[in-house]
Amino acid sequence: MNDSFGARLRAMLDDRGPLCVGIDPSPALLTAWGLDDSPAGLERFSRTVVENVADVVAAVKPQSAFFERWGSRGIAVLERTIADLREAGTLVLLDVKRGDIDSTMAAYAEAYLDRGSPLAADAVTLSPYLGFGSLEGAITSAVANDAGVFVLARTSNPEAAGLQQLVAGQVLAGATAANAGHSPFGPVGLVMGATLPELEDSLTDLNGPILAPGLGAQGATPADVARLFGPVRHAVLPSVSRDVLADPKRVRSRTLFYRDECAAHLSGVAAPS
Ligand SMILES: O=c1ccn([C@@H]2O[C@H](COP(=O)(O)O)[C@@H](O)[C@H]2O)c(=O)[nH]1
Repeated sequence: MNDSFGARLRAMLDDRGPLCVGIDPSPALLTAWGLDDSPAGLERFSRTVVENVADVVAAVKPQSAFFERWGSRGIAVLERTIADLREAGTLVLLDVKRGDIDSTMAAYAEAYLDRGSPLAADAVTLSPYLGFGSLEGAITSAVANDAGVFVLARTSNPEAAGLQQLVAGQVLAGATAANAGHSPFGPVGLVMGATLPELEDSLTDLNGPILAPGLGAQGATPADVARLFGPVRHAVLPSVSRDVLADPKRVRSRTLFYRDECAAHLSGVAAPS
């Protein structure tokens, strides 16, 4: 029997430390790297990130949108990037933010969670906007494939607050119920921005991982992550993209900086700032 996603993520967090690096080949970053905004540019960019970070971080998060811009040629690069990351031995969190009615969710689950799919990831991001229950089939599929899902709860962008504050409690309740009885983590993580001023709900019963984007370009620091998540800091996976991707020559050093700072703050070794 294979290890569950929760067990693999726990092992990676303990072994490598708490950091996820994004692969976000935006037009601006491709230009900054001196690459063409083309599928070939995407491929060069993604390969460079994989080579520099895949052996030192717990997880890597390709942002699907930047690959989808190029249609089937971009998706082909995404498939190769996922394969390269898996081969390199890091966890792949595919940021696709999918959410739909149950029959359509089944197709998304087949695309992103079925072991045999060329786009299969260790975990994907899902949107609960059609109701937490609409994600049940995808969660079942994740468990069957030893994969996981991260459901948007309180995202890092400030304009989300008004809408998400109305429903985050339901998302937390659904995730907590789905994770009951699993160890060390259940299959359902939450996306909670590292930029949030405070947590509106206690996460101590979640029994699942927390993906926390927003480090760097969106203003959050490792100290903010530790302060925000306090009692559940052991379950947090902070994520950073643009700030480590700004200069191809510094991708590895910036990654190691963020990884070590997050580890120090989340373990309580670093002095709070
Ligand atoms: O709440 C969320 C959920 C996802 N994201 C995604 O993460 C990266 C962040 O990039 P940075 O360059 O580190 O700001 C990007 O792909 C977002 O789509 C998020 O920012 N917030």
